[in-house]
Amino acid sequence: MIHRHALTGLVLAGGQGRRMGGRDKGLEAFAGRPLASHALTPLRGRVAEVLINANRHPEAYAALGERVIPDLEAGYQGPLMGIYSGLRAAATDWVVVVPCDSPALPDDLVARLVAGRGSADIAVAHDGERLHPVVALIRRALVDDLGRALAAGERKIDRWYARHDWRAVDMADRAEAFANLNTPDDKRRLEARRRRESPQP
Ligand SMILES: Nc1nc2c(ncn2[C@@H]2O[C@H](COP(=O)(O)OP(=O)(O)OP(=O)(O)O)[C@@H](O)[C@H]2O)c(=O)[nH]1
Repeated sequence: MIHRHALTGLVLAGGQGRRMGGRDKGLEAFAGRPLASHALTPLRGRVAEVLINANRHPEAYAALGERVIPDLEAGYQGPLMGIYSGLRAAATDWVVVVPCDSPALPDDLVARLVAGRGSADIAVAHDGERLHPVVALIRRALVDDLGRALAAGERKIDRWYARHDWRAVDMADRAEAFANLNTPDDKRRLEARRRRESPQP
């Protein structure tokens, strides 16, 4: 078991949002509030602290009520740099990473990653068809190794995971929860699905 006090939540919102017209994706309105705020739902109350990793509009992200941290190296080097920055900033032994653009992640995500980890250092969500490398539980002690990998030019998350004791956690029963939103079309489709699933009175 990993106790809640040993966990930090990390929302990755540091991307360029090119497929969203270059807009800051985490701040796009989704179902009436910023997309990144939906990613906080499975984390709040289940971790000791939540960090939001963002490279633009830090004050807008801070308004969501959590600590905001930028990438330690600028230049949009990809999510692995966001994970590294989060591991560096975290005060706990474990970090749960989620992306800002998956607004329907399972409520029990943290518990499932913790339970599914076994004795591995990294646990990664799998939806039955594919791995979701940015939905993961990572041991903070790997931070120095990740720093060296980044310095050596590594930018692929799954390749870095593969060099460690990692495990996929089967969440095929909740595959639809991993739908993410890259384009304005995705946003319309997912908002429509949400309205169908929980119609407002
Ligand atoms: N910290 C950080 N996070 C990133 C970076 N690039 C992508 N991410 C995050 O990684 C997750 C997946 O991102 P993508 O959708 O592949 O990339 P994106 O930059 O957001 O969007 P595109 O430019 O359309 O690919 C999201 O949570 C992004 O916020 C980056 O350079 N730094």
